[in-house]
Amino acid sequence: QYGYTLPGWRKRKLTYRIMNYTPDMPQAEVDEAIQKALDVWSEVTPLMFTKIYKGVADIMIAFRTRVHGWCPRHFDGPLGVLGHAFPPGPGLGGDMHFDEDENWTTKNATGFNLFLVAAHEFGHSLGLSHSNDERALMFPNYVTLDPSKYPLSQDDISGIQSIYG
Ligand SMILES: O=C1CC=C(NS(=O)(=O)c2ccc(-c3ccccc3)cc2)CC1=O
Ligand SMILES: [Ca+2]
Ligand SMILES: [Zn+2]
Repeated sequence: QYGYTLPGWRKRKLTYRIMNYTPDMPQAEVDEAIQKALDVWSEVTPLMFTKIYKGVADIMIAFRTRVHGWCPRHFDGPLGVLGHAFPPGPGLGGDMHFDEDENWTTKNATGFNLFLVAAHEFGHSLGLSHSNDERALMFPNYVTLDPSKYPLSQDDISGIQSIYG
């Protein structure tokens, strides 16, 4: 159950662009983790995502550290905040940044699972706030869910469908 949901995107087709890659993982694994995180949400919404390789996408994805560009939110070095994403809107709206000072992985070794964090951040990029249901993907604290399990809880699904119907 959500305190409130921000207005969502007013269009069905969204574009995304990966601006740079973390050196922690092969690029193909980063692409796959981002794609899988998108699939989780597109499966339960009428939204469609198209990857573009130049120009300005609705959702610009980047790995950054500390103070970065004109982003008003700064990262805090290793641990702590792992990423942030902005709610739907122009410019920074929808954009997603990952803290490059973390160790990114999908092999669930040490480090943080990029797929899980991306899926959480995409929830924000689509307009979801945090959920207080500890099983929810939108729960505020990182939990190493088993990424092979379907990470969306009923709470997430009702939240996103309250925005995109
Ligand atoms: O807006 C914010 C501010 C702080 C955040 N903290 S985080 O980056 O450490 C984080 C917390 C939880 C998750 C998460 C929660 C449930 C399942 C998977 C990941 C991901 C990142 C995440 C976030 O989106
Ligand atoms: Ca950090
Ligand atoms: Zn940022």
